[in-house]
Amino acid sequence: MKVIEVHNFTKKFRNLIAVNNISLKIEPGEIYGFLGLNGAGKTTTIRMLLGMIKPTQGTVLLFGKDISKNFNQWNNVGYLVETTHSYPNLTVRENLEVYFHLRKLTDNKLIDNVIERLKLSDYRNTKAKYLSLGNLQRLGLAKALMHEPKLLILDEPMNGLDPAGIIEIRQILVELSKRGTTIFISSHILNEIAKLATKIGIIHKGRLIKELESEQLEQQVLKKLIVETRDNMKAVELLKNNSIFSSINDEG
Ligand SMILES: Nc1ncnc2c1ncn2[C@@H]1O[C@H](COP(=O)(O)OP(=O)(O)OP(=O)(O)O)[C@@H](O)[C@H]1O
Repeated sequence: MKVIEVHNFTKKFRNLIAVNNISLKIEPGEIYGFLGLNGAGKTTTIRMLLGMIKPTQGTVLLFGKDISKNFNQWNNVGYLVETTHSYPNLTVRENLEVYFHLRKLTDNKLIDNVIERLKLSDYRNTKAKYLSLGNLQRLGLAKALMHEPKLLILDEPMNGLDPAGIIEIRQILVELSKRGTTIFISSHILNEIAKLATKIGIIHKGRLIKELESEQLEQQVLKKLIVETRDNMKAVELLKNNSIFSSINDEG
């Protein structure tokens, strides 16, 4: 059984086709990197996967079940979509308590565990409105992870994190994946995804233009270095003589 299965997924906003006939199959335990430029259609796809907006065409199956038909497995799903929403006047812990009750969770340890895991202990009693962007993002991730869901859907979760934070979150996600969690993660930064994903889907102007296993990625990426020199013509000549392909781009 696939964890996520989507056939001919399309979303139109008036004249704009934001998502164009995408099909996806995500296996259990996979970390699927959904890569695309700003405006490619990542968030729209994720919103449809979570039932937040209706596709113009296509159905979503999570754990083999159609989410539009009495779907009762949302407690197996954790998500973070775009900017984190939190109650600004509540502390980090209180925000997580609200979520704990909304999810009808019972094991009180889950809150403290996730606070520790996401290194939010120092901010436990800080109101959300005073958190830095990075820590706000951690709070969003804490909500997504707290109930240890089988499927995590994360829209650009590294946004706002510093390099050390990115590494920490990556480690947490890899660890979760090793324990069997399936992760669907979007990003517009190839490097971020390449270090994490087991499979990558590239979305461009609403279309899924390529899917790659992570091992294939290294061979597929065209490595380029853009340099500016005092004499570009001479540099091209010199590189050519040393069997390195080079050309002068549009900006000279
Ligand atoms: N509610 C909406 N109404 C009209 N157009 C929308 C709506 N939501 C998204 N779009 C458009 O759909 C396209 C895809 O947007 P989407 O937010 O899915 O892209 P994205 O890949 O997530 O980009 P980003 O990384 O910037 O968030 C964009 O052109 C966007 O302007």
